[in-house]
Amino acid sequence: MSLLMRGVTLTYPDGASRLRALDAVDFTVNGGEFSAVVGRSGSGKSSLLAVAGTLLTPDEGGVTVAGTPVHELDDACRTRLRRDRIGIVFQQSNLIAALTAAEQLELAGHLRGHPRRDRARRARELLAAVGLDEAQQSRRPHQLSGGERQRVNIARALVAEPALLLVDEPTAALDEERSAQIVALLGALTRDRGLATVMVTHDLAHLAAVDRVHRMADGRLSEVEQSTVA
Ligand SMILES: Nc1ncnc2c1ncn2[C@@H]1O[C@H](COP(=O)(O)OP(=O)(O)OP(=O)(O)O)[C@@H](O)[C@H]1O
Repeated sequence: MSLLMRGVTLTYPDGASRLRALDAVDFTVNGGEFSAVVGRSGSGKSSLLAVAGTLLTPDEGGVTVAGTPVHELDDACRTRLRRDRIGIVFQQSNLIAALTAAEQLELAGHLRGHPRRDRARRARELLAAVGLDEAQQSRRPHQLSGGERQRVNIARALVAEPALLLVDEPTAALDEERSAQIVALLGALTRDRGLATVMVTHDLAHLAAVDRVHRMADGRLSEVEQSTVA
């Protein structure tokens, strides 16, 4: 079980009271499984990703990532777990303007203490795995299309060989064809690398490509039949 959430409740301050963004959420994602989370704006999807990514600590409930109960870790160990076992693709691409695609990944490897030779080899291997050829690997973000930039983001999230991949709205800025390609890519990476992948999306067009669909409504998560949403 790469992600296990049990009875997770998260609240935010809301005037004199508190807003319940996650309400007793149970969620399991196994290695090799591609799970989508859909739901209206404000329903709690980003909060779910933030708790699964150990960026926020829930008020109640337990989160286990790659077999490690997160609540038992001190801050330093939680940071290490996030760095080494969790890949996060944020909605806002935060690629560095001055670096080529390969250098973005090499930097991510450097920050994790990977040896120099391994960094370059792994950058090439991952960028090829997301469908970028050598010429594209040498381009800077402004020389790449939106879809290509998203591929770099995904490849960079895999530098640490994570067990859990969290992806926030990966198709938000893409046209129909590129959206389908990115979702298909995430599915292939999930299967080939045994990742537990959670994709938050507003886009109901490509749900046939995922293994399971969950719907978030007012902080409550429930699994839904794919055919009823796709
Ligand atoms: N830092 C915060 N402080 C207070 N309330 C917050 C905070 N972050 C989110 N909320 C509230 O918590 C609820 C869930 O928000 P969340 O961002 O998780 O929803 P979402 O489904 O991801 O929405 P969207 O699709 O618009 O990103 C919303 O009512 C939101 O206004």
